[in-house]
Amino acid sequence: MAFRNEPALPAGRADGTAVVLCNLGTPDEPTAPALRRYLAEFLGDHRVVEIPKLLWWPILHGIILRTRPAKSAAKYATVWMPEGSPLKVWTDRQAKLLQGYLGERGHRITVRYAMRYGTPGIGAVLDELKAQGVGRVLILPAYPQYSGTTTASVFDAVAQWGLQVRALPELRFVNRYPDDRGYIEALARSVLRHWQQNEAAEHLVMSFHGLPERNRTLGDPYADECQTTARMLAGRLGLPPERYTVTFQSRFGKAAWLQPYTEPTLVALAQKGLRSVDVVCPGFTSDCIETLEEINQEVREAFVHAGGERFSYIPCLNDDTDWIRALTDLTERHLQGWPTKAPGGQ
Ligand SMILES: C=CC1=C(C)c2cc3[nH]c(cc4nc(cc5[nH]c(cc1n2)c(C)c5CCC(=O)O)C(CCC(=O)O)=C4C)c(C)c3C=C
Ligand SMILES: [Fe+2]
Ligand SMILES: [Fe+2]
Repeated sequence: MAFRNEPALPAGRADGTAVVLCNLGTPDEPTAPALRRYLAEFLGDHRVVEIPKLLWWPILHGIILRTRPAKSAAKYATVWMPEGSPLKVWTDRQAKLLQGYLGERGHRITVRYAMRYGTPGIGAVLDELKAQGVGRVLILPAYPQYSGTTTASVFDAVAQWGLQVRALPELRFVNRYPDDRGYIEALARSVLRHWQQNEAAEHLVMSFHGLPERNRTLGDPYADECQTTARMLAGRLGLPPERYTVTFQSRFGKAAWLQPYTEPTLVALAQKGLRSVDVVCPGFTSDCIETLEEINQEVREAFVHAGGERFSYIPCLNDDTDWIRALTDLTERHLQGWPTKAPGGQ
């Protein structure tokens, strides 16, 4: 691969620092063509689907990308916000707020958000930052729990970009923060607030995005990290084990994924006589199709159909003040040693 031509910056010019908040990605519009583009990139990533390309390509291009886009587009349309896809709208707001909070603490830092699949892509954002004279970049994945399918894929995209760049910036990567004190505290306060505004349900379900069981057996630490977050959140809320359940949602394909699965668990709880449930999705830091449509529409309906009476969905952290403060603290810890403050500043 050839290196691209880059304008040379005078010595000392590439002195800026940036944080890139990276999230999964989302379609640009709730339409079948936009979903086809997005799903082709997402499901074509070998980190996400590990089936050998020779076997997977005919299934992906011959079956999935012919049938799924229209169905998914209809689901996205039900949660689309006036400004766009919820995942992008919230991630954009988080990046802007994080820049503001860091500024209040005296840091001169540019914060951008980027999407692993779709727009704005990680490479495009890094190009833009480099052109602005940024010489140090902290990559901050929006996933508290590490998985090869998500976190590592963000790092792949950064490495892929770097393959074409002659003068690389200094780079740092945040790997995981499932047990971060500020993150757990922000989650706990969001649940407590919900319980103040609506009576607490009999049971709390903590639903995380799923992963093929095979990935776990091959060493992906994601499942353990979800259990860590759940245990800490339950501890902070003072919930005994019988008052909460950890589940995994969004299974894709026929293979076994992490269990117990969210929807069958909620159906079984309702059939056993549970009448009210609160559902929180601690692994998703922004509301998105998986929480707003799958949990708050599909799973809600299944629970009620099975005899449940009150299903209460607790929104993701989104632009919550405690959460942005936690992100600011986390960022500050990872920036240590970089000259982000004006000389003589705070
Ligand atoms: C095919 C395998 C998939 C793996 C493995 C996977 C892991 C994984 N995903 C997230 C977070 C999100 N996933 C989202 C959507 C989504 N995920 C898959 C498949 C896998 N995910 C699909 C096919 C989709 C799209 C749904 C559809 O339209 O059909 C989202 C939401 C994106 C949005 O636009 O709102 C998030 C967030 C994690 C954390 C994870 C592994 C730990
Ligand atoms: Fe996913
Ligand atoms: Fe889903």
